[in-house]
Amino acid sequence: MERNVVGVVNNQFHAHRIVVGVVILKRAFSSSAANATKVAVLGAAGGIGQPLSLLLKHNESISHLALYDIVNAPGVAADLSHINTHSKVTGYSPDNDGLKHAVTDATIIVIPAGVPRKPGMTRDDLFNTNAGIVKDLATAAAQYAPKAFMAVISNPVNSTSMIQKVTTLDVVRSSRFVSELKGTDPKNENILVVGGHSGVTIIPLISQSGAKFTDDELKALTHRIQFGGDEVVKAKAGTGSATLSMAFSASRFTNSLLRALNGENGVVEPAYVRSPLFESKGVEYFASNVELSREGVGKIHDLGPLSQYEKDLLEAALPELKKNIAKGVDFVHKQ
Ligand SMILES: NC(=O)c1ccc[n+]([C@@H]2O[C@H](COP(=O)([O-])OP(=O)(O)OC[C@H]3O[C@@H](n4cnc5c(N)ncnc54)[C@H](O)[C@@H]3O)[C@@H](O)[C@H]2O)c1
Ligand SMILES: O=C(O)C[C@H](O)C(=O)O
Repeated sequence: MERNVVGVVNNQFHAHRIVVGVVILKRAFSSSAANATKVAVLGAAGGIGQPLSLLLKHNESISHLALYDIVNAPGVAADLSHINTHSKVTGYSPDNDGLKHAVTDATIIVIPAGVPRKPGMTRDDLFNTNAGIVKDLATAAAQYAPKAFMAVISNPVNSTSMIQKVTTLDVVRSSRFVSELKGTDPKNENILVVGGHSGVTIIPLISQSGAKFTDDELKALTHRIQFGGDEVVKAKAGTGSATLSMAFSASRFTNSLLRALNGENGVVEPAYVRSPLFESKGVEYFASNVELSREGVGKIHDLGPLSQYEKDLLEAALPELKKNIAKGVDFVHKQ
Protein backbone atom coordinates (compact mmCIF):
# COMPACT_ATOMS: atom_id res chain seq x y z
CA MET A 1 0.00 0.00 0.00
CA GLU A 2 2.54 1.90 -0.57
CA ARG A 3 2.01 5.17 -1.20
CA ASN A 4 0.51 5.19 2.53
CA VAL A 5 1.63 7.15 0.08
CA VAL A 6 1.13 8.24 -3.11
CA GLY A 7 -1.14 7.70 -5.74
CA VAL A 8 -2.63 5.05 -7.45
CA VAL A 9 -0.80 3.89 -10.39
CA ASN A 10 -1.84 1.07 -12.58
CA ASN A 11 1.31 -0.96 -12.71
CA GLN A 12 0.47 -2.42 -16.03
CA PHE A 13 1.03 0.92 -17.61
CA HIS A 14 3.49 2.46 -15.23
CA ALA A 15 5.63 -0.44 -14.21
CA HIS A 16 8.78 1.62 -14.32
CA ARG A 17 7.34 4.05 -11.82
CA ILE A 18 6.64 1.46 -9.26
CA VAL A 19 9.95 2.08 -7.94
CA VAL A 20 9.05 4.99 -6.02
CA GLY A 21 5.96 4.04 -4.89
CA VAL A 22 4.61 1.47 -3.23
CA VAL A 23 1.53 0.61 -4.17
CA ILE A 24 -0.32 0.14 -6.96
CA LEU A 25 -3.60 -0.50 -8.01
CA LYS A 26 -4.97 -2.54 -10.35
CA ARG A 27 -7.65 -4.01 -12.10
CA ALA A 28 -10.84 -5.67 -11.22
CA PHE A 29 -10.68 -8.55 -8.87
CA SER A 30 -12.22 -11.69 -10.30
CA SER A 31 -14.56 -13.83 -8.28
CA SER A 32 -12.29 -16.83 -8.73
CA ALA A 33 -9.47 -14.80 -7.21
CA ALA A 34 -11.73 -14.11 -4.27
CA ASN A 35 -11.87 -17.83 -3.65
CA ALA A 36 -8.13 -18.35 -4.01
CA THR A 37 -6.43 -15.33 -2.60
CA LYS A 38 -2.66 -15.31 -2.46
CA VAL A 39 -0.90 -12.66 -0.38
CA ALA A 40 2.87 -12.27 -0.66
CA VAL A 41 4.98 -10.68 2.08
CA LEU A 42 8.42 -9.48 0.91
CA GLY A 43 10.78 -9.02 3.85
CA ALA A 44 8.82 -11.67 5.73
CA ALA A 45 11.60 -12.70 8.14
CA GLY A 46 12.03 -9.22 9.62
CA GLY A 47 10.72 -7.47 12.69
CA ILE A 48 7.50 -6.47 10.93
CA GLY A 49 7.41 -9.33 8.43
CA GLN A 50 7.16 -12.11 11.02
CA PRO A 51 4.30 -10.79 13.18
CA LEU A 52 2.52 -9.53 10.05
CA SER A 53 2.73 -13.01 8.52
CA LEU A 54 1.42 -14.48 11.76
CA LEU A 55 -1.57 -12.13 11.72
CA LEU A 56 -2.23 -12.85 8.04
CA LYS A 57 -2.11 -16.59 8.76
CA HIS A 58 -5.23 -15.97 10.81
CA ASN A 59 -7.05 -14.20 7.98
CA GLU A 60 -9.70 -16.54 6.63
CA SER A 61 -9.83 -14.62 3.33
CA ILE A 62 -6.32 -15.69 2.44
CA SER A 63 -5.78 -19.11 0.89
CA HIS A 64 -2.03 -18.87 0.24
CA LEU A 65 0.56 -16.88 2.14
CA ALA A 66 3.87 -16.62 0.24
CA LEU A 67 6.84 -15.41 2.29
CA TYR A 68 10.01 -14.04 0.72
CA ASP A 69 13.16 -12.62 2.30
CA ILE A 70 16.87 -12.60 1.57
CA VAL A 71 17.27 -14.64 4.79
CA ASN A 72 15.19 -17.15 6.77
CA ALA A 73 11.84 -17.00 4.95
CA PRO A 74 11.60 -20.81 4.46
CA GLY A 75 12.07 -21.24 8.23
CA VAL A 76 9.42 -18.68 9.09
CA ALA A 77 7.09 -20.34 6.59
CA ALA A 78 7.70 -23.82 8.04
CA ASP A 79 6.93 -22.53 11.52
CA LEU A 80 3.72 -20.72 10.49
CA SER A 81 2.54 -23.64 8.37
CA HIS A 82 1.94 -25.67 11.55
CA ILE A 83 -0.76 -23.26 12.72
CA ASN A 84 -4.15 -24.87 12.24
CA THR A 85 -5.82 -22.34 9.97
CA HIS A 86 -6.68 -23.36 6.44
CA SER A 87 -4.22 -21.28 4.38
CA LYS A 88 -1.13 -22.76 2.74
CA VAL A 89 2.20 -21.11 3.63
CA THR A 90 5.27 -21.23 1.38
CA GLY A 91 8.70 -19.66 1.91
CA TYR A 92 11.24 -18.46 -0.63
CA SER A 93 14.85 -17.25 -0.66
CA PRO A 94 16.55 -15.49 -3.60
CA ASP A 95 17.74 -18.89 -4.91
CA ASN A 96 15.87 -20.66 -7.69
CA ASP A 97 13.80 -17.66 -8.75
CA GLY A 98 12.31 -17.43 -5.27
CA LEU A 99 11.05 -13.87 -5.70
CA LYS A 100 9.32 -14.75 -8.94
CA HIS A 101 7.58 -17.73 -7.35
CA ALA A 102 6.61 -15.72 -4.28
CA VAL A 103 4.80 -12.99 -6.20
CA THR A 104 3.36 -14.89 -9.15
CA ASP A 105 -0.47 -14.92 -8.96
CA ALA A 106 -0.51 -12.78 -5.81
CA THR A 107 -3.55 -10.58 -5.28
CA ILE A 108 -1.79 -8.36 -2.74
CA ILE A 109 1.95 -7.89 -2.20
CA VAL A 110 2.98 -6.32 1.09
CA ILE A 111 6.54 -4.98 1.34
CA PRO A 112 8.08 -4.52 4.79
CA ALA A 113 11.62 -5.18 3.43
CA GLY A 114 14.21 -2.60 4.33
CA VAL A 115 16.38 -1.08 6.98
CA PRO A 116 14.76 0.45 10.09
CA ARG A 117 15.90 3.60 11.93
CA LYS A 118 18.31 3.83 14.83
CA PRO A 119 18.18 6.64 17.41
CA GLY A 120 19.30 9.95 15.88
CA MET A 121 18.22 9.02 12.36
CA THR A 122 15.29 10.42 10.41
CA ARG A 123 13.16 8.25 8.14
CA ASP A 124 14.64 10.20 5.25
CA ASP A 125 18.11 8.89 6.17
CA LEU A 126 16.86 5.45 5.07
CA PHE A 127 16.03 6.59 1.56
CA ASN A 128 19.20 5.58 -0.26
CA THR A 129 19.12 2.01 1.00
CA ASN A 130 15.41 1.37 1.03
CA ALA A 131 14.48 3.01 -2.28
CA GLY A 132 16.78 0.54 -4.03
CA ILE A 133 15.27 -2.43 -2.19
CA VAL A 134 11.71 -1.33 -2.94
CA LYS A 135 12.63 -0.67 -6.54
CA ASP A 136 13.98 -4.20 -7.03
CA LEU A 137 10.99 -5.84 -5.35
CA ALA A 138 8.42 -3.65 -7.09
CA THR A 139 10.06 -4.25 -10.45
CA ALA A 140 9.77 -8.02 -9.95
CA ALA A 141 6.19 -7.60 -8.83
CA ALA A 142 5.37 -5.59 -11.94
CA GLN A 143 6.96 -8.27 -14.08
CA TYR A 144 5.50 -11.40 -12.50
CA ALA A 145 2.34 -10.14 -10.84
CA PRO A 146 1.14 -7.21 -12.94
CA LYS A 147 -2.35 -7.45 -11.49
CA ALA A 148 -1.33 -7.35 -7.86
CA PHE A 149 -1.96 -4.48 -5.48
CA MET A 150 1.18 -3.50 -3.64
CA ALA A 151 1.41 -2.03 -0.20
CA VAL A 152 4.75 -0.58 0.75
CA ILE A 153 5.75 -0.19 4.37
CA SER A 154 9.49 0.48 3.87
CA ASN A 155 10.44 4.00 5.01
CA PRO A 156 10.51 6.82 4.14
CA VAL A 157 7.02 6.12 2.85
CA ASN A 158 6.43 9.79 2.03
CA SER A 159 8.93 9.24 -0.75
CA THR A 160 8.66 5.53 -1.48
CA SER A 161 5.00 4.73 -1.74
CA MET A 162 2.02 5.01 -3.90
CA ILE A 163 -0.57 3.82 -1.48
CA GLN A 164 0.23 2.71 1.90
CA LYS A 165 -0.84 1.70 5.28
CA VAL A 166 1.37 3.99 7.03
CA THR A 167 -1.39 6.24 8.01
CA THR A 168 -3.06 3.22 9.51
CA LEU A 169 -0.30 3.10 12.11
CA ASP A 170 -0.82 6.80 12.90
CA VAL A 171 -4.55 6.25 13.27
CA VAL A 172 -3.99 3.22 15.50
CA ARG A 173 -1.60 5.24 17.68
CA SER A 174 -3.92 8.24 17.87
CA SER A 175 -6.81 6.09 18.97
CA ARG A 176 -4.72 4.56 21.73
CA PHE A 177 -3.10 7.82 22.91
CA VAL A 178 -6.45 9.66 23.08
CA SER A 179 -8.10 6.78 24.94
CA GLU A 180 -5.26 6.77 27.48
CA LEU A 181 -5.77 10.47 28.14
CA LYS A 182 -9.55 10.23 28.41
CA GLY A 183 -9.76 6.84 30.10
CA THR A 184 -11.99 5.52 27.32
CA ASP A 185 -12.10 2.40 25.15
CA PRO A 186 -9.77 2.89 22.16
CA LYS A 187 -12.34 1.11 19.98
CA ASN A 188 -14.53 4.19 20.37
CA GLU A 189 -11.79 6.71 19.60
CA ASN A 190 -11.55 7.12 15.85
CA ILE A 191 -9.10 9.90 15.15
CA LEU A 192 -8.50 10.71 11.50
CA VAL A 193 -4.86 11.40 10.62
CA VAL A 194 -4.10 12.98 7.25
CA GLY A 195 -1.07 14.25 5.32
CA GLY A 196 1.96 11.97 5.33
CA HIS A 197 3.95 9.77 7.69
CA SER A 198 6.86 11.72 9.07
CA GLY A 199 7.00 14.38 11.79
CA VAL A 200 5.12 17.53 10.81
CA THR A 201 3.52 15.85 7.79
CA ILE A 202 1.43 13.77 10.23
CA ILE A 203 -1.74 15.82 10.86
CA PRO A 204 -4.16 14.42 13.45
CA LEU A 205 -7.65 15.90 13.12
CA ILE A 206 -8.56 15.57 16.77
CA SER A 207 -11.27 18.26 16.67
CA GLN A 208 -13.47 16.01 14.51
CA SER A 209 -13.64 13.40 17.28
CA GLY A 210 -15.41 15.83 19.59
CA ALA A 211 -12.80 15.21 22.29
CA LYS A 212 -12.08 18.26 24.42
CA PHE A 213 -8.53 19.04 25.47
CA THR A 214 -6.78 22.12 26.83
CA ASP A 215 -4.38 23.86 24.44
CA ASP A 216 -1.40 22.35 26.26
CA GLU A 217 -2.89 18.86 26.18
CA LEU A 218 -3.68 19.20 22.50
CA LYS A 219 -0.16 20.34 21.71
CA ALA A 220 1.40 17.49 23.67
CA LEU A 221 -0.96 14.92 22.14
CA THR A 222 -0.28 16.16 18.62
CA HIS A 223 3.46 15.99 19.23
CA ARG A 224 3.16 12.45 20.59
CA ILE A 225 1.23 11.32 17.50
CA GLN A 226 3.65 13.05 15.11
CA PHE A 227 6.67 11.56 16.85
CA GLY A 228 5.26 8.24 18.03
CA GLY A 229 7.76 6.42 15.83
CA ASP A 230 10.65 8.21 17.54
CA GLU A 231 9.29 7.14 20.93
CA VAL A 232 9.65 3.50 19.88
CA VAL A 233 13.02 3.97 18.15
CA LYS A 234 14.38 5.53 21.35
CA ALA A 235 12.95 2.82 23.60
CA LYS A 236 14.36 0.07 21.38
CA ALA A 237 17.76 1.74 21.76
CA GLY A 238 19.35 0.86 18.46
CA THR A 239 17.65 -2.50 17.88
CA GLY A 240 15.02 -1.21 15.44
CA SER A 241 11.76 0.70 15.15
CA ALA A 242 8.09 -0.19 15.59
CA THR A 243 7.36 -3.72 14.39
CA LEU A 244 4.41 -5.17 16.31
CA SER A 245 2.12 -2.13 16.09
CA MET A 246 3.08 -1.79 12.41
CA ALA A 247 2.32 -5.45 11.77
CA PHE A 248 -1.08 -4.96 13.43
CA SER A 249 -1.74 -1.89 11.27
CA ALA A 250 -0.61 -3.56 8.03
CA SER A 251 -2.76 -6.58 8.80
CA ARG A 252 -5.76 -4.30 9.36
CA PHE A 253 -5.17 -2.50 6.07
CA THR A 254 -4.64 -5.73 4.14
CA ASN A 255 -7.85 -7.13 5.56
CA SER A 256 -9.76 -3.97 4.61
CA LEU A 257 -8.38 -4.13 1.07
CA LEU A 258 -9.36 -7.81 0.77
CA ARG A 259 -12.90 -6.98 1.93
CA ALA A 260 -13.18 -4.23 -0.70
CA LEU A 261 -11.70 -6.45 -3.43
CA ASN A 262 -14.30 -9.03 -2.55
CA GLY A 263 -17.03 -6.50 -3.26
CA GLU A 264 -17.86 -5.08 0.16
CA ASN A 265 -18.97 -1.44 -0.06
CA GLY A 266 -18.15 1.29 2.42
CA VAL A 267 -14.70 0.07 3.44
CA VAL A 268 -12.82 3.24 4.38
CA GLU A 269 -9.19 3.45 5.49
CA PRO A 270 -6.81 6.37 5.56
CA ALA A 271 -4.32 5.93 2.73
CA TYR A 272 -1.57 7.96 1.14
CA VAL A 273 -2.61 8.12 -2.46
CA ARG A 274 -2.32 10.30 -5.52
CA SER A 275 -4.89 12.84 -4.52
CA PRO A 276 -6.60 15.90 -5.96
CA LEU A 277 -6.96 17.49 -2.52
CA PHE A 278 -3.80 19.66 -2.63
CA GLU A 279 -2.72 19.18 -6.21
CA SER A 280 -3.25 22.88 -6.86
CA LYS A 281 -0.54 23.53 -4.25
CA GLY A 282 1.87 21.15 -5.95
CA VAL A 283 1.29 18.28 -3.49
CA GLU A 284 0.27 15.34 -5.63
CA TYR A 285 0.14 12.69 -2.93
CA PHE A 286 -1.74 13.06 0.31
CA ALA A 287 -3.17 10.74 2.93
CA SER A 288 -6.83 11.06 3.77
CA ASN A 289 -9.77 8.74 4.21
CA VAL A 290 -10.18 6.65 1.08
CA GLU A 291 -13.00 4.33 0.19
CA LEU A 292 -11.39 1.09 -0.97
CA SER A 293 -12.98 -0.68 -3.90
CA ARG A 294 -12.52 -3.53 -6.36
CA GLU A 295 -10.15 -1.16 -8.18
CA GLY A 296 -8.10 -0.44 -5.06
CA VAL A 297 -8.62 3.24 -4.43
CA GLY A 298 -12.19 4.44 -4.80
CA LYS A 299 -13.55 7.73 -3.53
CA ILE A 300 -11.03 10.05 -1.87
CA HIS A 301 -12.75 11.88 0.96
CA ASP A 302 -12.35 15.57 1.77
CA LEU A 303 -10.68 16.41 5.06
CA GLY A 304 -13.86 17.76 6.66
CA PRO A 305 -13.94 20.72 9.05
CA LEU A 306 -10.57 21.80 10.52
CA SER A 307 -9.89 23.90 13.61
CA GLN A 308 -7.50 26.84 13.25
CA TYR A 309 -4.84 24.76 15.00
CA GLU A 310 -5.27 21.99 12.41
CA LYS A 311 -5.19 24.50 9.54
CA ASP A 312 -1.82 25.67 10.87
CA LEU A 313 -0.58 22.05 11.05
CA LEU A 314 -1.64 21.60 7.43
CA GLU A 315 0.24 24.72 6.33
CA ALA A 316 3.37 23.42 8.03
CA ALA A 317 2.99 19.97 6.46
CA LEU A 318 2.50 20.86 2.80
CA PRO A 319 6.00 22.19 1.96
CA GLU A 320 7.66 19.22 3.69
CA LEU A 321 5.40 16.74 1.89
CA LYS A 322 6.14 18.40 -1.41
CA LYS A 323 9.87 17.95 -0.77
CA ASN A 324 9.44 14.27 0.21
CA ILE A 325 7.40 13.51 -2.90
CA ALA A 326 9.88 15.27 -5.17
CA LYS A 327 12.65 13.09 -3.76
CA GLY A 328 10.82 9.90 -4.69
CA VAL A 329 9.90 11.21 -8.12
CA ASP A 330 13.52 12.25 -8.82
CA PHE A 331 14.69 8.78 -7.84
CA VAL A 332 12.32 7.21 -10.31
CA HIS A 333 13.33 9.54 -13.10
CA LYS A 334 17.00 8.72 -12.58
CA GLN A 335 16.44 4.98 -13.05
N1 LIG B 1 5.34 2.68 7.20
C1 LIG B 1 5.40 2.58 8.52
O1 LIG B 1 4.54 3.09 9.25
C2 LIG B 1 6.52 1.82 9.13
C3 LIG B 1 6.46 1.43 10.47
C4 LIG B 1 7.51 0.71 11.01
C5 LIG B 1 8.61 0.40 10.21
N2 LIG B 1 8.64 0.80 8.91
C6 LIG B 1 9.76 0.47 8.02
O2 LIG B 1 9.66 -0.91 7.64
C7 LIG B 1 10.95 -1.38 7.26
C8 LIG B 1 11.23 -2.75 7.92
O3 LIG B 1 11.31 -2.60 9.33
P1 LIG B 1 11.65 -3.88 10.25
O4 LIG B 1 11.64 -3.39 11.64
O5 LIG B 1 10.80 -5.03 9.88
O6 LIG B 1 13.17 -4.16 9.79
P2 LIG B 1 13.99 -5.53 9.92
O7 LIG B 1 15.41 -5.20 9.67
O8 LIG B 1 13.64 -6.21 11.19
O9 LIG B 1 13.42 -6.42 8.74
C9 LIG B 1 13.63 -6.08 7.40
C10 LIG B 1 13.66 -7.38 6.62
O10 LIG B 1 13.83 -7.03 5.25
C11 LIG B 1 14.67 -8.03 4.68
N3 LIG B 1 15.23 -7.53 3.42
C12 LIG B 1 16.22 -6.62 3.23
N4 LIG B 1 16.45 -6.47 1.92
C13 LIG B 1 15.58 -7.28 1.28
C14 LIG B 1 15.33 -7.57 -0.08
N5 LIG B 1 16.01 -6.98 -1.06
N6 LIG B 1 14.37 -8.47 -0.37
C15 LIG B 1 13.65 -9.07 0.60
N7 LIG B 1 13.85 -8.84 1.91
C16 LIG B 1 14.81 -7.96 2.24
C17 LIG B 1 15.71 -8.29 5.75
O11 LIG B 1 16.40 -9.52 5.53
C18 LIG B 1 14.85 -8.30 7.00
O12 LIG B 1 14.38 -9.60 7.30
C19 LIG B 1 11.92 -0.27 7.66
O13 LIG B 1 12.25 0.48 6.52
C20 LIG B 1 11.13 0.57 8.64
O14 LIG B 1 11.56 1.92 8.68
C21 LIG B 1 7.61 1.48 8.35
O1 LIG C 1 9.63 5.55 13.22
C1 LIG C 1 10.00 4.76 12.35
O2 LIG C 1 11.09 4.88 11.77
C2 LIG C 1 9.12 3.59 11.97
C3 LIG C 1 7.72 3.98 11.65
O3 LIG C 1 7.66 4.90 10.59
C4 LIG C 1 6.94 4.46 12.84
O4 LIG C 1 6.24 5.47 12.76
O5 LIG C 1 6.98 3.77 13.88
